[in-house]
Amino acid sequence: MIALRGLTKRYGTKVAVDGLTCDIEPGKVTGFLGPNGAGKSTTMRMILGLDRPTSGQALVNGKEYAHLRHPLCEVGAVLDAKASHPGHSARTYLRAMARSNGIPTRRVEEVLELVGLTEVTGKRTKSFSLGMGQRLGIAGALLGDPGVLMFDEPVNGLDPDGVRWVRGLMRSLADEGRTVLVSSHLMSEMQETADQLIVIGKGTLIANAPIEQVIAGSSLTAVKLRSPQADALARDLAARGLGVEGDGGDELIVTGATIERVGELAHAAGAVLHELSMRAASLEQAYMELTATSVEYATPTSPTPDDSPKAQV
Ligand SMILES: Nc1ncnc2c1ncn2[C@@H]1O[C@H](COP(=O)(O)OP(=O)(O)OP(=O)(O)O)[C@@H](O)[C@H]1O
Repeated sequence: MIALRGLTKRYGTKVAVDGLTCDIEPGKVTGFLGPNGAGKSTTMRMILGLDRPTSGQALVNGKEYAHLRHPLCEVGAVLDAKASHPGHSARTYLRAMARSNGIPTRRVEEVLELVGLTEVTGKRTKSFSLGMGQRLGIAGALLGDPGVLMFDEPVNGLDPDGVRWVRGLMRSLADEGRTVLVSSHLMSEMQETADQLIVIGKGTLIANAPIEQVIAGSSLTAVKLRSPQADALARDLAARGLGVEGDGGDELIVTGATIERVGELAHAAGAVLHELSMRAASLEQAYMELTATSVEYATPTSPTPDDSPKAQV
């Protein structure tokens, strides 16, 4: 479990992280999203004690990183895939890491097998491909068998096989009850992998919700229904603040509520339904709306706040 409490980081006049408060819970893959410069890496660095908060706290299992007795056994992270010492082999690199953290060296062989590097354990890491480097970084993160794991852009530069492997690994780590925090700019990948999303922009929290809820909050996500009482139902749903568009016949397109909620409201209104179906936005569309006002360097094609109303999450 990771708990951020009013976490703030200033660099001079620049506020990189601005009062972040949220919990990152075990048993889930939590996607950590935000435009370039939003403060994701700074947040992860503070969780790992690599940067000091200006104010607030980043807690791992209730403690600041500096107060963890055996940090590697509580939290593992891959922030930079190329961080391993180029002069070492995979085995000597991990053995040194294990020794300095009081972890039995037999665990090195276990994690090398887990990440599929057994064949190349003796090779110098400077000859490693990007994918092998990512796997070695992940092996290091898993060395202490920690309950909390953080990955910054873990599939960056990986081939499709590597991407699938990382995706499966994240899922199994979460299914084992671990806390898994993953930052990525790849929305299609996040849509495949994440259960929960934390979206930040300019250092502040924009959304913290299950992925389905983030998508349901997009103005492009709609519920289609057909009902013989479409007119009366349209008035009822509109009176509850939902967006409703009719075709003049029996069809309505409803925005601003989940399909379950629309079904419940139709039932409460006593309307007969002949169809109730979902038109889901993509995560990318939902994300673009959420962060439209938080992008530091917007391209001309980015949606503006005027043409894309902020999604309700
Ligand atoms: N050491 C530093 N000194 C000054 N400013 C910094 C420093 N580290 C980060 N920043 C600034 O803080 C802000 C947040 O940066 P950070 O790297 O955390 O964002 P990010 O969300 O990880 O971005 P990206 O997606 O591009 O990796 C940026 O404006 C960045 O320029």
